[in-house]
Amino acid sequence: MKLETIDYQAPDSAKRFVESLHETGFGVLSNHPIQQQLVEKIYQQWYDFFNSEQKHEYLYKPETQDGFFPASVSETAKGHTVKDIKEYYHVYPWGRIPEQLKQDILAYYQQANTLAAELLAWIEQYSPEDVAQKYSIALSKMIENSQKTLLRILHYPPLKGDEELGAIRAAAHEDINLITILPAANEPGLQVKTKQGDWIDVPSDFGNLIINIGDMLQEASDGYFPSTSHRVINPQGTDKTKSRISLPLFLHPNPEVVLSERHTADSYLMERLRELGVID
Ligand SMILES: O=C(O)CCC(=O)C(=O)O
Ligand SMILES: [Fe+2]
Repeated sequence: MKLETIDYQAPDSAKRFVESLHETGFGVLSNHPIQQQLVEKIYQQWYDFFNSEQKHEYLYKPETQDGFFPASVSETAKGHTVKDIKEYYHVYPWGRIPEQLKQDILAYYQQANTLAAELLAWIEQYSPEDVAQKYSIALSKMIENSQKTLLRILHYPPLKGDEELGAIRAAAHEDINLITILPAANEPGLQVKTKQGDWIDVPSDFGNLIINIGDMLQEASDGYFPSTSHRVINPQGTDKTKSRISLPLFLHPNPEVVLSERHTADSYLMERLRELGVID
């Protein structure tokens, strides 16, 4: 299996992109409309924030899940026992955001959401008819004005050598949501699991945009689009001293959206969060 980078502006980009999502659960776009300058600015601003004491004033609220999640409470992926080596911040437009970071991060949230709606329309257009029939409403409609769509700013700190045995930056997992949009991080490490079971690097040239299928679209498409396992491995050599910042946007449907005969978006999310131990 190979992940090809697709030129967003090529005449056949939509078709090739959707083929890639069907084959691998991932699609990589170059030449896309997200402003790289904005992404770089956000990486720098949030790197400073994570290295400041201010982050502790924004400790996440368990009821609403917005704010700062320190490494000590960071996620343990489903089926794993060791915590990931990361800290992160959950941005929702209705949630708490440090004043000096608000403007740029909300501009990014907006831009990435607009692109997501277009990419969901591509996915719908190139879904086989029997698959498209299963969508209860247009895919792009599912996320319209959703309050659940989550922008996570991740900081993987430099490795100090005292990390728990077996811990990696992000253990193998699948995303819960419909699709995820992720600008290539400032450092490598993201890998995806192939159908054959081996791990390959996601082409993470700076400026690429990575899109992956989450469990909710796998559910809504009855498996046509696979929610593929991915992970972030630890850096080697001198890269160990470098932080890695990344910025996944998890597109979540409105809660009442019907995904399948079994699930609405809300019932699905609750089931998954219970499994993860995030809620009781
Ligand atoms: O940091 C990355 O590149 C990926 C992060 C990720 O997969 C996640 O937070 O779900
Ligand atoms: Fe993920």
